Amino acid sequence: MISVEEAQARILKEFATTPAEIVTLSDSLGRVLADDLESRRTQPPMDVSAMDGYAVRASDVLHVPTTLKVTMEIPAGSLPPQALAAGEAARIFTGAPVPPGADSVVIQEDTEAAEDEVTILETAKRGAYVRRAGLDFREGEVKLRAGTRLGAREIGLAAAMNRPWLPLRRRPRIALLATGDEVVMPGDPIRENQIVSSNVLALAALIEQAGGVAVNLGIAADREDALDNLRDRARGCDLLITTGGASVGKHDLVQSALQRSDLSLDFWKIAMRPGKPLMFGRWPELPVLGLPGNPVSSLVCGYLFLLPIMAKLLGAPDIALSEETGLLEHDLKENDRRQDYLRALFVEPDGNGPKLKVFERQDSSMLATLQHADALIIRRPQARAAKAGETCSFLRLPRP
Ligand SMILES: Nc1nc2c(c(=O)[nH]1)N[C@H]1C(S)=C(S)[C@@H](COP(=O)(O)OP(=O)(O)OC[C@H]3O[C@@H](n4cnc5c(N)ncnc54)[C@H](O)[C@@H]3O)O[C@H]1N2
Ligand code: MOO
Repeated sequence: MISVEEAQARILKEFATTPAEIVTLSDSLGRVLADDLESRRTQPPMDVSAMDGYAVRASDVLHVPTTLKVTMEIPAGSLPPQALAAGEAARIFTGAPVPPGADSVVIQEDTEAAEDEVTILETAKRGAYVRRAGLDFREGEVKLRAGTRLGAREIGLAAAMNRPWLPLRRRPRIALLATGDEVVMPGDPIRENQIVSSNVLALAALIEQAGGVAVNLGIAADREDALDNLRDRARGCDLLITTGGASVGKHDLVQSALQRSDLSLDFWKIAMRPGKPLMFGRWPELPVLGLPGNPVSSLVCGYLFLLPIMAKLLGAPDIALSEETGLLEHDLKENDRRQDYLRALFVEPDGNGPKLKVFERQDSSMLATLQHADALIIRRPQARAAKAGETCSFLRLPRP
């Protein structure tokens, strides 16, 4: 059995970033920039007021109270009609351009207005309440880098940079096929001896959250003809994922059917728990990742293998989970030759990182504990027994 790291490396070398496409900003949420994004605008484009008040020369208000002549009014969206001379003030509003000659703004609470005049009650430091041109960013500056995922902040920034269309990575299309006579979709008629398919819906959510498109190919029965038309239905996809039928049972026919129809197998079975019967190959060009049927195995393999594939397809490394260090709350026994991913809870924060408590039952059918878990503790193959208080590596499980 190959190691988790070798399996990851062998899988990833089969993928390259998807091509770029031009997309309107309002459809960009959750997607990934294909190129660095330069601003088309200087922000603010000129010196503007940060407050409602009066634009003045600081040198005119060194001694207060002092009365200045109000020679103009400048609302946001207008341009100053003239320059400000000594002894003058301009009525100004938040976001409006500061007239040439003025260097500071006094907020209106610190003034007393009269007709054509204003009495300034507080001194102003030079530059007070003036946002200088380019305070936020300048035209031509790269403020968002290729590989950035776009959320609310990024979309707001791109809009402020006056970029209504963005070069984005094409969303990876991932085909999903559940297998097994015993599985039915949630809500479908179900017999007592059947189970509800959770794997495909969970994996589809993982794919969509990472910025891909999940293409649901339904459930294949454990029959030799189950793969008829499958290749057509997966056309245009970057990857086909199957769940179930990965083990050695005589009803696990889908993998063997794939193997008989041009699948070139790269590997099958890895030194990992849960997830041992992971399979990877090409069919004949389409990469196929065969995940175990057990719901926890399937989703843990999604975190460990599918997310790095999505990261590579999208050129966005932060889509993959990265290892962190925490402390064990209790002893752990030595490990065998499979790399373990143990569902665990954060019990209390600690100066050196979180403290983790492992769930007693780690059965790979127990999806409720996976949902409840904060993290997966990684136990290396043949790891010696560990004591409470020792450090451990873990993957933080993403919350929506
Ligand atoms: N003799 C051996 N038996 C098993 C081995 C082994 O090495 N030797 N490996 C075990 C391990 S580890 C795993 S993991 C499972 C994987 O089995 P399969 O990938 O063949 O999956 P199935 O047999 O089809 O199903 C296993 C389990 O998962 C449930 N399942 C299947 N599909 C779904 C779905 N879409 N949603 C939710 N749950 C699903 C299925 O009902 C079974 O309970 O094999 C062990 N056996
Ligand atoms: O390795 Mo299996 O994935 O334990 O349940």
